[in-house]
Amino acid sequence: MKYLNNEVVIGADALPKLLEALQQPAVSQIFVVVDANTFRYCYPILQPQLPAHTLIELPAGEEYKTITSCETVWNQLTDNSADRFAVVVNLGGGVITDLGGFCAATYKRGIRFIQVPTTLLAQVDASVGGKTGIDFQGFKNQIGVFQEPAGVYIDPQFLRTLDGRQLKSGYAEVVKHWLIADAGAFATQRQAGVLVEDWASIIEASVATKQRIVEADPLESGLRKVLNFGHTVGHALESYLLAQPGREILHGEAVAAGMLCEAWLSAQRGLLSSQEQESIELFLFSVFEKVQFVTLEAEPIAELALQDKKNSGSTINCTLLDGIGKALYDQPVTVAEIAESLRYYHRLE
Ligand SMILES: NC(=O)c1ccc[n+]([C@@H]2O[C@H](COP(=O)([O-])OP(=O)(O)OC[C@H]3O[C@@H](n4cnc5c(N)ncnc54)[C@H](O)[C@@H]3O)[C@@H](O)[C@H]2O)c1
Ligand SMILES: O=C(O)C(=O)C[C@@H](O)[C@H](O)[C@H](O)COP(=O)(O)O
Ligand SMILES: [Zn+2]
Repeated sequence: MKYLNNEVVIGADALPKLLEALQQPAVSQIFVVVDANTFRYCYPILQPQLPAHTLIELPAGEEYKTITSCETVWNQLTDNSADRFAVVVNLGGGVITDLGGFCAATYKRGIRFIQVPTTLLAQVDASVGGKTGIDFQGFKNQIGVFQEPAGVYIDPQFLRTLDGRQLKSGYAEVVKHWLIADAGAFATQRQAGVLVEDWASIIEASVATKQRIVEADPLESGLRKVLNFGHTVGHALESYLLAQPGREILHGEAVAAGMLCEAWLSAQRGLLSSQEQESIELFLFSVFEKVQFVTLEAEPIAELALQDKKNSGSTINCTLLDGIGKALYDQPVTVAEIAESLRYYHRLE
């Protein structure tokens, strides 16, 4: 029996389809996970139509993507006697979809969860593909499991309350999808900067790219690593700055900087022409501010890449671009090369 629908719905149909899925008799209880902002801005859109449910509210932000927040969720599930037919609905950005998905995937060895992403980043990337998890010891997504959601319901109307900085952060993952798999879209869109009129078609194209890659390699044994372009350096930078009070950075901002570093590494190996590298730089700098660090920090930031999940032993396996629109995974890079790429980034005007 199909327990829930295992569907990805994008657009005006998303919320009606979500409600249809939740009305199935096989659903024993519904838990809705929100953060403080999605409680304020997104829950009022959903709440009037939702069947009876228990609300679980967490504080907002990456610093709460922790085991302590998981305990809050697991405590609520346990205290409300959630059984294996309960469903967790994650209403939020990537922090909530990653964390809520992980809590559901591990509670009683796994109950179903549904993603209702409310940031651009979560709509184009985090809600799709089944990577769930939390940060640990300052390392990004260090603890987690692969588990596909029972459904993903993407309604771009949630983006109306998202601020410009968060929109740009999500846009970095859109650009990543173009750089690894869609040279045509990059060529067409790079003149326009951040588009605000038609998010639905941008989301559809991004989700289609990600789904195609995930279907070919759901557990990241090979091809899926292309989705990690920009993240070897990006996650190192994000982990480094998150550990420093007052030097907050968003995931997409770190990925944008990481893509510039990894484009430089690609060019150093003759995989990317200098014209292609320059077009990536011009485009990303038309959207993103430069991430601030001093050159002395390049080495300690680079060392954090030794914890990257794509590594084998002490070899850092990076995803590089083989021209715009094509990526090569498992390209060994050293800490010294990553540090050099960060120093290059630091010198860019
Ligand atoms: N699982 C994956 O494949 C995957 C992919 C990409 C990123 N991620 C993870 O996603 C996380 C980043 O996600 P994010 O950028 O969505 O961050 P986030 O979840 O922290 O959301 C960003 C901010 O926007 C607020 N917010 C959310 N929806 C809103 C809305 N509609 N209106 C107003 N405010 C709203 C949130 O409360 C938060 O303050 C990172 O932890 C990253 O590692 C996971
Ligand atoms: O879905 C994937 O695979 C990705 O790599 C998408 C990334 O944008 C995302 O940030 C992901 O959470 C990174 O995963 P990690 O395995 O490097 O922690
Ligand atoms: Zn990412």
